[in-house]
Amino acid sequence: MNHVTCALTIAGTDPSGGAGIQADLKTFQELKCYGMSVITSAVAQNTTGVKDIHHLPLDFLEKQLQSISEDMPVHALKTGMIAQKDMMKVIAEWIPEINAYYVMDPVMISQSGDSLSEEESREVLRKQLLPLTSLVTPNIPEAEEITGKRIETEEDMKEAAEAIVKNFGAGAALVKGGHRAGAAIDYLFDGNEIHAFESERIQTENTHGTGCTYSAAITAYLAQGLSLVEAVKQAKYFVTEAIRYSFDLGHGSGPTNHFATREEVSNKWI
Ligand SMILES: Nc1ncnc2c1ncn2[C@@H]1O[C@H](COP(=O)(O)OP(=O)(O)OP(=O)(O)O)[C@@H](O)[C@H]1O
Ligand SMILES: Cc1ncc(COP(=O)(O)O)c(N)n1
Repeated sequence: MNHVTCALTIAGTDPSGGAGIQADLKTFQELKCYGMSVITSAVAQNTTGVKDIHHLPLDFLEKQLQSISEDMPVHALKTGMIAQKDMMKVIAEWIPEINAYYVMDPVMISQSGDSLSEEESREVLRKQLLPLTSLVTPNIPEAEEITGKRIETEEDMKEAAEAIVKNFGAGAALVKGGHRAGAAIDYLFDGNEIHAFESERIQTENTHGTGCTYSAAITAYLAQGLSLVEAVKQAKYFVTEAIRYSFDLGHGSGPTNHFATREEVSNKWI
């Protein structure tokens, strides 16, 4: 019997294909996982911003989740945009049903500055979802929102990663430095120690969906059995190349290139 590695994303949509479910499925496919998706909200958005959001009804969210658990194996899953607290509660009740790694990208505000989660959902995220995670991947504003503390220095990033694990029960925390100046450094606290993952900062506006792509790549690598540190290391390489060879598409912040680590493709595009 051939073994297929299965990864699931629970997130919102991006019709322009750069972020959300679409970015996650492209990443899973590129990293040779069988990709599955459960949609929380349909988002009318593109590279310039969010136009409208349609939240799917709760009972329909439950039916999608049930469709997966009654029929399909899941080796690892990620969540992205979960806008409402009741959606979080449904997902938090479902996750323990399946025995899989869980990577949470705590999406709050899009790069274009539009809100993708309701204020009142934050408490449920902290109390019910975080303790279920194998890993949570906040950017700096999201880590500030979770911990309630300002992050200015690299020391602050490390402290936030540690606090998210020790005070909020996450399995591990990766605080991403995409929003800072200088080298793009992310800090992982795995419950024991801090690990740094660094790349040069690439001069581009085309970073729509970088967080989605990064967390989906970590999920795919965990599903394939890599250790947490190795999964983050490989995913950091994947997202860095996806930014380096990003597409100049649309009138705003263009999408990352999910083919970029294929040698023949990156050579062709640049
Ligand atoms: N210009 C850049 N050059 C190199 N790496 C970058 C750049 N911008 C972001 N990164 C890296 O991309 C990954 C995603 O980080 P970021 O902090 O941008 O996440 P995010 O804000 O959640 O993403 P999103 O844009 O999807 O909201 C991190 O590894 C970060 O260091
Ligand atoms: C459905 C969905 N999920 C996540 C993001 C965050 O991505 P970005 O911050 O790059 O806009 C997004 N724009 N849309």
